[in-house]
Amino acid sequence: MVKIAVCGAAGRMGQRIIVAAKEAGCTVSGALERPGHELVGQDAGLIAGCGVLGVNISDDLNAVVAGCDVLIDFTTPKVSLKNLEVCALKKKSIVIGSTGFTPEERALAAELAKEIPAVLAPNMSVGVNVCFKILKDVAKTLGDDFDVEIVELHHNKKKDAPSGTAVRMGEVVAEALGRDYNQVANYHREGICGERTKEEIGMQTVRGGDIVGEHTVYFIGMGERIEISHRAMTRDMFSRGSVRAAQWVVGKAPGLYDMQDVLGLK
Ligand SMILES: NC(=O)C1=CN([C@@H]2O[C@H](COP(=O)(O)OP(=O)(O)OC[C@H]3O[C@@H](n4cnc5c(N)ncnc54)[C@H](O)[C@@H]3O)[C@@H](O)[C@H]2O)C=CC1
Ligand SMILES: O=C(O)C1=N[C@H](C(=O)O)C[C@H](O)C1
Repeated sequence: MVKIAVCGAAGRMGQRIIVAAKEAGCTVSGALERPGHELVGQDAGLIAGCGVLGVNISDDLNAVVAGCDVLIDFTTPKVSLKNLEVCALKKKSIVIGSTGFTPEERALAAELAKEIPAVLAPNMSVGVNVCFKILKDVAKTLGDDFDVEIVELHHNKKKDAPSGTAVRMGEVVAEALGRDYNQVANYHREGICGERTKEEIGMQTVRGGDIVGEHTVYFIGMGERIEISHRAMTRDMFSRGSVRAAQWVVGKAPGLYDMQDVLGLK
């Protein structure tokens, strides 16, 4: 039975991952929080609302990683990179769900993952990963005649923008159209900013209340429009997806994988 440790254990995702791991019959071997967090020392299962687990939330990264087969990490890019480094040293697998990585941080993650199998994915839900696949086909089929705009909505506690999922959607579409995402992404329009270019991919961010996560990619033509939308109603498909990724990644060859690999969608 795979031994899973969870980093960010007291967070919105961390708590749901502990529940999902228990429901999937995995052993939760460890739960990590940042040093100084008020819940360090508390039972991780009680905090997650799934009963006593017998695993206390710890702030000892080295000890928790040593005791697991795979670390599931939903924190921030900087914390995730540190965790990846420690997992690489100890030859443990890792699943990273954190978003907001810069291109340089992603390159560093790929470098560190030469030592161990690692899954890094901005969205662990089956639905969003199927959308990635569909988007590629739609963009290729429509070609350059349709303007592409992406809108994402999330809760008011989200720290990064645009969402990792929205960025990946933009990357998928840009690649399918033979464009460089970093050149064509337009995150900001204000004032007399001029007409829209044909190549640009507009990106709009909405934050409010308790929205779990919603993404729409618009392909806008003359007299017609295609909208591909995904709406998350709970965090449970993200947490179940991360546990599925953890079970999949243990024993794989070293390298950086994503959720499309886990789901066999490539
Ligand atoms: N890939 C996916 O499917 C999904 C990704 N996310 C991403 O996951 C990340 C976390 O999201 P939430 O759970 O909503 O945030 P959150 O803020 O509720 O949880 C993050 C937790 O990490 C903890 N943390 C911070 N530094 C730490 C350290 N050094 N060691 C251990 N723990 C530390 C925080 O104390 C906090 O409890 C975000 O980047 C978010 O965008 C969220 C949902 C789905
Ligand atoms: O922070 C969140 O909540 C979410 N973040 C991910 C992202 O940035 O794409 C995935 C999901 O939409 C929820």
